[in-house]
Amino acid sequence: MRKPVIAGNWKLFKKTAETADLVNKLVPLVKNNRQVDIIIAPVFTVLSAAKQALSGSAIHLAAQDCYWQEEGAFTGEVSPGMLVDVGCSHVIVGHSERRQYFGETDQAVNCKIKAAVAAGLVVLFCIGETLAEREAGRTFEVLRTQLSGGTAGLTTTELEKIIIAYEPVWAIGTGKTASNEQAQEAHAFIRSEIAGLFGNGPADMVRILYGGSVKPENIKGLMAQKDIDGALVGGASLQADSFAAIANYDI
Ligand SMILES: O=C(CO)COP(=O)(O)O
Repeated sequence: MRKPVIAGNWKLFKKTAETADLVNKLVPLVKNNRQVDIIIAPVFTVLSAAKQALSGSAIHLAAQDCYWQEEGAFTGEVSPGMLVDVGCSHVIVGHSERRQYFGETDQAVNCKIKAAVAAGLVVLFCIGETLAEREAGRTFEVLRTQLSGGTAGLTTTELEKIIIAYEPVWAIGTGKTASNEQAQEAHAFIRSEIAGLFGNGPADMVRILYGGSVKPENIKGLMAQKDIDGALVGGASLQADSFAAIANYDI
């Protein structure tokens, strides 16, 4: 069985005091939730504060990005080993905002995934089509390219350290969720592509999260879909009540 994952991507929000406040509110709200892997991904500068506030909680800590070199003359970058050092167990790689605004390519995503896994991190590997790509009937082609590019050269053992997040760009921050059927269709396609690349066993095991305007009101319908194993939540993860309600969808 695939254990569900509910992850909160805080994006460019929350300074130190706000981080401690949000974590302190969230921890008691999800303390009885053992059936879901819960992850939060704050900005780099507050990871340490978040780790401290999470002490004793089962919530996992993720960063929102990493570089692929471990150290060197790479001004402004943060390495996977540094994320482990600060207490992260997970890292988001390939988010559409990084692809869109920072020119991140499938090749860069691939390098980051390999480096992160080598450092012992679990990767939340994001893929998804834009509205123009969906309207042009190119959704599956885009997902196929992102999947094969991002996972190129990975072994099946390395794939076990990857969680895929399907985030249709047109559903991110727009209030427009993909319908349960649209999401399930994409997730089933992603699973079949993974089967083609790595075999049926790894495809059955890999967890695929949906992201894009996930709210307490729509989480149940999404989680009822056969190939949806969790959610990557943006806006609704910035408040303890709404994120806890999503994480506790089955309690
Ligand atoms: O990009 C997302 C999570 O990574 C989704 O963001 P929203 O939940 O705000 O649409």
